[in-house]
Amino acid sequence: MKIRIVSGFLGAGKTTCICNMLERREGLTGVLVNEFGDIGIDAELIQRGEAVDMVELPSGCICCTLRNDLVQAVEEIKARVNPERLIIEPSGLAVPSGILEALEPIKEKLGLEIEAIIGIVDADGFLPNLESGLFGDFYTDQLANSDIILVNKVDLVPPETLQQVEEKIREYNQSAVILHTVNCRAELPELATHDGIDYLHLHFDHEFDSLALTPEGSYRRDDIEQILRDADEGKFGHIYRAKGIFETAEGYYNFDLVHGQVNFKKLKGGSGNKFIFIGKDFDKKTVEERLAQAKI
Ligand SMILES: Nc1nc2c(ncn2[C@@H]2O[C@H](COP(=O)(O)OP(=O)(O)OP(=O)(O)O)[C@@H](O)[C@H]2O)c(=O)[nH]1
Repeated sequence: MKIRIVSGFLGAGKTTCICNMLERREGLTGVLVNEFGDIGIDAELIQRGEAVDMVELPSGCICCTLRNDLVQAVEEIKARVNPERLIIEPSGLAVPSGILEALEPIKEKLGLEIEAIIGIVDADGFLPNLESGLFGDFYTDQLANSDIILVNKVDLVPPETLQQVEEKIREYNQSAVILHTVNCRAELPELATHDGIDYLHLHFDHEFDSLALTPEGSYRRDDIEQILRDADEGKFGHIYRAKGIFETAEGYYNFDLVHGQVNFKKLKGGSGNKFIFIGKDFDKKTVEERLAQAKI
């Protein structure tokens, strides 16, 4: 069973990347998602219309506290489905080295082949996030351990920024194949497989705060958009990422807030509202109140 790890900071494009890979139908594929917050937004978006075997791990971090859950989930997928390939999407706050270390003891027994570690960088948010110093070591680990780095969202930045991003990446990883992408669309190169490498593993402060809600009801899309704009402007404190699925009078929408970009996508259907806000020291009560006011 080949293992492909798709890593990247919050909102870089991991879910988008996996949806693209599944569209290509490269044989029977399993997907293992570990999301920040326990409400399964990524799983719902990935699963939409695709016949994949999907396992969600609970909130927490598979590179640290959930290592046993990760091993159990991989063993279960192997025994139950034995797909050709298993794609693992760690949360945007996990590091690939922890996952590799966790899989090491079962690698031989289960015949796991680490096919590639793909790191996704948000070309727009990368330099400001790095300069903020708030997330430094996540990036270091994710970049240093990637075989392929997708510099994604190149549509949002000028060529000079792209060059600066690439130079910065090279400070952490001299050998990875770097590809520039929009919506993570790329022809991935074949790579030599990993074998007994010593992985760099740094330890981080995972103390990010999150608010996950699954309220009932139907919402005004414009009001949700205003809440996201206010979140981006810091009106509720530090919110780095928000995403969700919500119902309106016109049906279900998926929304994303990443680094000043607010996106809405109309969905074919849905099974209830899901909101998640991720940040540090933010005013959850006010966010919750604003959401309640946005109901029809
Ligand atoms: N403009 C632009 N937007 C993109 C691109 N790739 C992805 N996005 C958008 O960025 C947002 C976040 O993408 P996701 O794929 O959900 O990111 P993620 O890494 O899975 O996010 P987390 O699970 O929160 O860590 C979505 O609204 C995407 O549509 C791109 O190349 N250009």
